[in-house]
Order: sequence, then C-alpha cells, then structure tokens
Amino acid sequence: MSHSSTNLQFNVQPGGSLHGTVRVPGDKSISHRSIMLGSLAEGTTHVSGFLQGEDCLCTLNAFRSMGVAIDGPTDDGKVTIHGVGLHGLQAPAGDLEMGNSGTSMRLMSGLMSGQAFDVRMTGDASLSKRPMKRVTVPLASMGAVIDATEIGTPPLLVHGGSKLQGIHYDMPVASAQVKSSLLLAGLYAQGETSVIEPAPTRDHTERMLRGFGYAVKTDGNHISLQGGGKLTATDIDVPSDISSAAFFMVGASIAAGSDLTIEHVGMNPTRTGVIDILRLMGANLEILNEREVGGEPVADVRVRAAPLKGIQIPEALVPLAIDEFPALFIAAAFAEGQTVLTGAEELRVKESDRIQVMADGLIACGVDAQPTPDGIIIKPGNFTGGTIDSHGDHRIAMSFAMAALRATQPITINDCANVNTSFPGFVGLAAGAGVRISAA
Ligand SMILES: O=C(O)C1=C[C@@H](OP(=O)(O)O)[C@@H](O)[C@H](O)C1
Ligand SMILES: C=C(OP(=O)(O)O)C(=O)O
Repeated sequence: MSHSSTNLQFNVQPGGSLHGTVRVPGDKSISHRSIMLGSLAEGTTHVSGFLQGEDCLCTLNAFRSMGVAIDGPTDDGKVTIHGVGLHGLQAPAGDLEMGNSGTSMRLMSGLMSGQAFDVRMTGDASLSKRPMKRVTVPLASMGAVIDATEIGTPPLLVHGGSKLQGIHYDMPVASAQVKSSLLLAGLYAQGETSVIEPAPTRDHTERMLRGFGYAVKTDGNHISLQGGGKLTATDIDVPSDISSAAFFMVGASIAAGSDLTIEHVGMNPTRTGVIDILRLMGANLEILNEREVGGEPVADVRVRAAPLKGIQIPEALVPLAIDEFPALFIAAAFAEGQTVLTGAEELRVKESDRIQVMADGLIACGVDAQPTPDGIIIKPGNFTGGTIDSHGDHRIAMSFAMAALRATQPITINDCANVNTSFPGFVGLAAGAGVRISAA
C-alpha cells in the first residue's frame, strides 16, 4: 500500500545541530530479500531488525497471498517465515500489489517467472512509470513470458508454466535489481545463469543466497549459479540501513557543533560509497565498533560537523551510493566550491527523476543547481529556504528536512507520506536528534 496521494507536509524551522545516538530502521534491500528467500526455503527462518516500511510490507503481503505463513512483524521487527520450498507457492487470489517498490517488482519478476501459475503485479503511480524492460527482456531470453505496457512499464503479467533456461547476460546497466532478478529466475532455470556487471552493485542477493545454503560463484564482476538446488532456512539479523543513516551523516556534517553517533549501520562494501564521497568532501566520519552480524559487516558511525568542499564525484562510486545522492546534493549545497556529478543517469528513473526534482528544490532554496543529462552541477550559494515538492519521493523529502539545519529560512516539504516506504519514524527520530521538524 502506498500513501503517495496523501499530502503529508513537513515543516522544518531553520537552524539546530544533531546530537546523541540514533538507530535508524533496518536495511530495505536485506528485508525484502529475507522475505523472498525465507518463503522459498525449506524450514523456518527467523528475521530480526526487519524494516517495517511500506515497500517491504508489500513483499511480505505478496508472499502471504501466495500461501506462505508469516508471523509478525512484531513491534521490534521480528518476523518468522514458515518456508514452503522453491516449488511450494500457490496462486494468489488477486494481483500482487507492489506499491512504490521497484525492488519488489523487479526481483519478483524473476521469481514469478519460475512458478507454475500466472501472477499480475501492479504498482502505484510512481512505480507504474518505471522501466521494467531491463528485467523483462533478459528474462524473456531465459524463456519467461511477461506482458507489460507497450513502453515496458507495469502492470506486469507474468505467465506461469515456462521452462526456464539459464543464460549468460552482459548487463548494460549497473543494477542490483537486474542482477538479482536474473539470479532468482536462475534458481528455476536449467543449467547455469550468469551475469556480468559493468560495475559492482550491492551484493545482498549473492550473500543471502549463500546464507541459505545455495552456491553462488563470484569471480570479479562475473556472478553465476546453477538451477535446481534448494534453499535451507536460516536466521537473519538485518542491520540498520546505511541509506537511511545517510540523511543523518549529511545533517551532522553540515550543522555546526553536531556530534552524532548512528548505531548498528550496515557497512557492506557495496553500499558504503556515501562514506567515501563524504570523506572526499572533508566530512569527519569515524567508524567504530566494527563487527559482523549475520554475514554482513556492521559498525557505529560517529559524525562531527566539518567544513565540506565541493568535489568531482568519482564515477566508480556512483552505483555504491546510488540511493544517497539526494542527501549528498544537500551536502554539496553547503560545501565550499562546486560539486560535479556525472555517470548517474540512473537517478532519473528512481521514485522520481532525482536529478530534476533535487535541482528544482535546490533552486527554490536559492542554490545554483544545474541538471545535466547524467548528473548535476551544484554551485553552493546562499541557501535560504522555501517550499519543496518532493514528488512523493521519500529520499527527496528526508534530504530537504536535513537541509533546514543550515538554511536561513523555514523549509516546507510537500507530498511526504512516502517517507513511510523506507523510514517509518523519521520525523520523531530526526526531531529527537535536533532537526526542528514537524509533520502536518
Ligand atoms: O537491489 C536492491 O535492493 C536495490 C537496488 C538499487 O536499484 P537499481 O538496481 O535499480 O540500481 C537501489 O536503488 C534500490 O533502492 C534497492
Ligand atoms: C530506488 C529506491 O527503491 P526501489 O527501486 O525499490 O523503489 C530507493 O529506495 O531509493
């Protein structure tokens, strides 16, 4: 379910700084995959730290509607999944509603291609505009039969009963969702399914498949598995989402006097581009108490305010920070000197066109932001404040909420209900740490 039509408004007064210790909700990518793999495993999977955001609840409800018994989530994020095995799903009574979630739609396209029954997957207004050919085209070459609109957007009708054949696919886009969709279809395919990534992307699917006892080979940028195996239930401790932590990293970096510790943050090296980019800009981030939790590296991140400088963002870091650019653009708006981003055209096909929507918001606040086809040029200036249209994009809304820490005027952000897709409790947590935010 998505509330994108509800015009929840954030009102953020200027000034303040961030202090204390916060723990942001569980990782969205890992939470989705815990439900998918737990449902298809043999045995009972216990998940803790599950993200109770609307996106992951769409995935959870989809598997429930296909006959998987799932207990929870409890208030503290515990979910128990009674797996039905790779061939134990049942046809759902109605459509699978994927809400705002690209991850659900794209990963499930692969999984559903291997089932014996037909499934129709729908999305909200934003998801209904997002490109699906990036998965439907390679899945079709594996033998899947998927109907989409003429331009390749949802709803998707995935036909059951296809005999899938493993393929070797040279991915044109660096996308973890495409990689994952093909690997998940590969569980049902004959022979080997292998992908080559043009650049490293988040590797949670590979790590978690291995955690469920499924052999996945990684050889540089080449990832492969053999169809016909089985998944064995396991326990999953979901770390906090570094993509949610990023708002606080930026907020504490830009707001003078801040000293904030963000606990239990997932530090998977395919996700830490935001830390590398902020450090290149001069941020003061200290990584403490590094440990491993359920196969994923985790740490506490202490952030103290520091003067930031504008940089040319290295393109190799783009896929490793793909969801953090709205927050990073705010950091750039308060840096000294211009920041230039290139090689990031993928940002134009997220929940909103994140290049254009961020540029519009920055300009509304008095900053010189120039969108380019594959990035942006941000020349920091006098960040006043103003009214922002988040276009129903959670990450735009949270980024501008943090910007108010350094603005000179209030910031009003419209269309914020979708913050609940990835970060339920954001307003309370941000207010507790020092952002002067209220929601109406
Ligand atoms: O695999 C995943 O869990 C995700 C992959 C990324 O998308 P792309 O694969 O489109 O880059 C990211 O933007 C999204 O929030 C989550
Ligand atoms: C792009 C995102 O998610 P999804 O693709 O799952 O909608 C995101 O959370 O920033």
